[in-house]
Amino acid sequence: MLTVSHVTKVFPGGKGIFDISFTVEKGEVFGFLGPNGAGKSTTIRHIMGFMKPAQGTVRIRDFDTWKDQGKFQRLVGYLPGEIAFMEGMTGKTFLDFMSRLRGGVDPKRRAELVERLQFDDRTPIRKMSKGMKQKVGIVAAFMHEPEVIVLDEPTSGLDPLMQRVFIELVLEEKAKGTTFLMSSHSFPEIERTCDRAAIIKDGKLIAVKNIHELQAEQRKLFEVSFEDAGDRDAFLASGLKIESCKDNRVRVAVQGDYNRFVQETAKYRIRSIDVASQNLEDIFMDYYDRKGGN
Ligand SMILES: Nc1ncnc2c1ncn2[C@@H]1O[C@H](COP(=O)(O)OP(=O)(O)OP(=O)(O)O)[C@@H](O)[C@H]1O
Repeated sequence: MLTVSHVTKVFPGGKGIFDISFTVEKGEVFGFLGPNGAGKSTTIRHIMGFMKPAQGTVRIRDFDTWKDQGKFQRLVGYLPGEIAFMEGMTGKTFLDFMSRLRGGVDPKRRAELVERLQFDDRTPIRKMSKGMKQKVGIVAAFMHEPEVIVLDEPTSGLDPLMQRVFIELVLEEKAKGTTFLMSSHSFPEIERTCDRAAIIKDGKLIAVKNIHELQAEQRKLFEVSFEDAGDRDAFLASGLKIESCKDNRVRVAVQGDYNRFVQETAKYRIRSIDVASQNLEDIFMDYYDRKGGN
């Protein structure tokens, strides 16, 4: 459905994206993960046909997105990283404008999206918070029921409740066969929606991973607080991978084999357990290490 082949763009100064290739199948949700400045937005702008690649091509269905600009707009929904709204528009006038550009939108569908994202579309855009503008942009990307939806940092500025609504929307569209590409800094967001994710850093694609494999590789750090020191000592001697111990609190790292951790922990009187997942940065670093550093 979406094929990115060897796309390269070098900006003056040497930054850019280098030989980026991946494909997204119909009905797949594909995540694009990377730290600030990694090249996510640049890749997405190429996908949308807004930038001419120095080398390589992007295809959405049979369209070359650079050469066939303007021919696939109805097929695609797009949420840019920073939305440029025109002066003096309200949410409603912007959505009217976008509806015309998309060649017509089912008004019921649009109203339902506005209702679910809970914003007043009569508000002038210049008075909207970042989160509200983001909601308008999400409605614009989804309302014409496109086959492919490309989202650049879709949940930035959204509160946790709205992040959940957004994830539900993605999963519903996915069930209908819509194809997604979305960039994010947030591993949990990608984890809940995506089938596969690409990791990009310094303009290069480091890995394309099945999300379940990535989850299995993720190391979790549990902090277990014991009621008494005897239990703590027995736990310390259990052979689990102990990271640290302070008073009756023990930090233990678990990767993959949760059963053993649960069985061992169940033997003692536990006051509390907290979990800290390995963060995205650590997951990147793991890839760097395996790729021989960078
Ligand atoms: N038009 C441009 N001219 C020169 N350099 C640019 C241009 N656009 C992007 N860059 C540089 O290319 C690199 C990639 O930028 P890009 O915006 O694609 O990153 P990103 O992964 O989307 O980051 P963020 O998460 O911060 O949005 C950055 O170092 C950026 O400064």
